[in-house]
Amino acid sequence: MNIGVIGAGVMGRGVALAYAQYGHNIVLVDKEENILEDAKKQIKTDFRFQGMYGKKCEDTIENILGRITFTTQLENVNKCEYIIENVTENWEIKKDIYTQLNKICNESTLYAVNTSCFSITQVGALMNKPENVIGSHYMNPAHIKSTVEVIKGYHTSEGTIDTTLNLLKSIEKEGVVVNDLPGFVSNRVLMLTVNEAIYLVHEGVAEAKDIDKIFKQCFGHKMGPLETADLIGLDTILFSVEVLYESYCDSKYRPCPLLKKMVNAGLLGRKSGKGFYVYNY
Ligand SMILES: NC(=O)c1ccc[n+]([C@@H]2O[C@H](COP(=O)([O-])OP(=O)(O)OC[C@H]3O[C@@H](n4cnc5c(N)ncnc54)[C@H](O)[C@@H]3O)[C@@H](O)[C@H]2O)c1
Repeated sequence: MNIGVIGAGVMGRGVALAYAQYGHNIVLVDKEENILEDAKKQIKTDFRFQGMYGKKCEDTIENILGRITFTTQLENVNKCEYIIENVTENWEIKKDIYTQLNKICNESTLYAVNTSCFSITQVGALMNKPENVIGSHYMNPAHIKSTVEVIKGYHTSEGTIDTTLNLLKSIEKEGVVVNDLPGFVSNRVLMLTVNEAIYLVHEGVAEAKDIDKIFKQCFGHKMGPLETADLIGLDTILFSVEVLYESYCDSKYRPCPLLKKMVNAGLLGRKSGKGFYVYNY
């Protein structure tokens, strides 16, 4: 299928690799050439190391990259039948993209919103055909993780759900369909846990490594909440907690001041080289 992948950050480049290595043609869009250059380098690295996570592919990276068109022009997705949007978790940015897509794409184009927390129904309301809009919440790293949370908006059609599940099957992923409320299943629970773990550091209850050790060694989790926060990106965590706070008007989602401070200081986790841990690449 011809798939437009918008946003070439942590998620977009993983989604592009996930589909391109199964033969799909990708138009990968971001706003600057240097971001696309970084994405291309990261896709090469991710492909090289995916075997360590049990992911096998017989194809070459040259062939896979040959199926990805890197572009800064959103109009270049006009021939894509399916769009997966992965831009920053910010309503104004997402809204602007969907408003443009409404004009660029066909009536039959389907839109998969890769968001941590925004309501899929709210995104659907921006579109001429809200029945063509669905949530597909890929897990990080998107080319490795086998399961995707698929969110049915108020107007999402059965056809859009079927196409999405079949497309996921074509790249050996399973979609789990849930109904739409901000944060869905995964992030209503995960973001609260991560934010509360940051409060533990903020209040001096324990250090990051000990909090993570408790989750890993006592509960058998593969990663602790603060390692997870660094993997996701602390900016994305903050945006997500803010979306939940505004959506539910519930103080339990108030973002920890330490999270805000770290984001303001540029400590974004793995993507900036430092968060709760230091990463030397
Ligand atoms: N990081 C995670 O673990 C994770 C997991 C699941 C879903 N998500 C969601 O996926 C989306 C992307 O998150 P991310 O972690 O990849 O963020 P990111 O900051 O790594 O990447 C976002 C990308 O969007 C691009 N962008 C911004 N405005 C744009 C525009 N107008 N046109 C084209 N590109 C534009 C940015 O340049 C950036 O490269 C967010 O909605 C996030 O909530 C993130």
